[in-house]
Amino acid sequence: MAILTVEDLSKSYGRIQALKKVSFSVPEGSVFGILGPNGSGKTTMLGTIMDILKPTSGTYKLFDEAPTELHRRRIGTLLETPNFYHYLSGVKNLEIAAEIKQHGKEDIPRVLEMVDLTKRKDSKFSTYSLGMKQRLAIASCLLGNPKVLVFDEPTNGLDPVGIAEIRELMKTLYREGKTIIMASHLLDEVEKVCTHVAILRKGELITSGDVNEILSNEDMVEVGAKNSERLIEVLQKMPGQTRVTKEGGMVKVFYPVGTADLEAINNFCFGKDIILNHLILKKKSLESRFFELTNN
Ligand SMILES: Nc1ncnc2c1ncn2[C@@H]1O[C@H](COP(=O)(O)OP(=O)(O)OP(=O)(O)O)[C@@H](O)[C@H]1O
Repeated sequence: MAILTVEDLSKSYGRIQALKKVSFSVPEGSVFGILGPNGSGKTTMLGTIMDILKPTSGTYKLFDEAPTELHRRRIGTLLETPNFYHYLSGVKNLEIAAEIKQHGKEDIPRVLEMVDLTKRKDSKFSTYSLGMKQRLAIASCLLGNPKVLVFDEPTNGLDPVGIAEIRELMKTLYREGKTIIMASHLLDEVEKVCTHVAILRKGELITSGDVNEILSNEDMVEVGAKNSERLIEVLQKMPGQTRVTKEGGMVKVFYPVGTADLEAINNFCFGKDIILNHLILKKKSLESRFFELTNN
């Protein structure tokens, strides 16, 4: 099941086009990073799927269905810093949050434990470090134990220790089987935590998919022919390739970065009586685009 499927989503603020026909899909159980520099449209994307903003055109689905409030109630969101009461304790703030979200208070000890704030639960919010404040905000998202979590820049403004704490928390949530959709402008964060990524730049989707494929330093070529079993057999004999895989009906062949040669692949297959009907180099351009992106 896809948790979120975005199809040709566009959003304009007057003359500013914040999203331009963006499409991608978030698999269940993934940590999905929406990566891009400031102003690339990440917050707009999250705001749209949580129904805070209306798309100009395009559609999206939640849990493979047309989105409703019931679907959104199954998602814990942290889109902006929540308004906690500074003079109240962490636990009291969570009690208020639980009441607003119409969840019972019985879940509070569990979420406090998850974010490692049990010991400090009775301290005033005003005495919390920035990292603790952020963890309390995440605890509030975890109330009711939603299967899906949506975070906008969860480590923004935190010091390295705070960042590492949030990172560990994400990994724990992932191991528990949650799907996490997270906006970030930090490549490092996405590489360390995310299983999947969609890269945005100036509202356009540059690429999306498995993080290892996108960020690895291999060239990956998608190849297709009528008889894919025979195609795999032949490609495995081709000198220079490092591995051949088949995922989602698509045959992929990998080469050390910068060495994939489409013409050579075509010739090699043709020499073995295979006519290719699909031949696309994916990795090289992704790498250079990614370089451009992170340099901006
Ligand atoms: N309410 C608004 N009115 C007009 N323009 C807006 C509004 N919100 C966002 N924008 C513009 O839309 C574009 C995308 O902004 P958005 O906040 O979605 O990007 P972002 O990737 O989340 O950036 P940041 O990391 O800085 O929050 C930017 O050019 C921004 O200036």
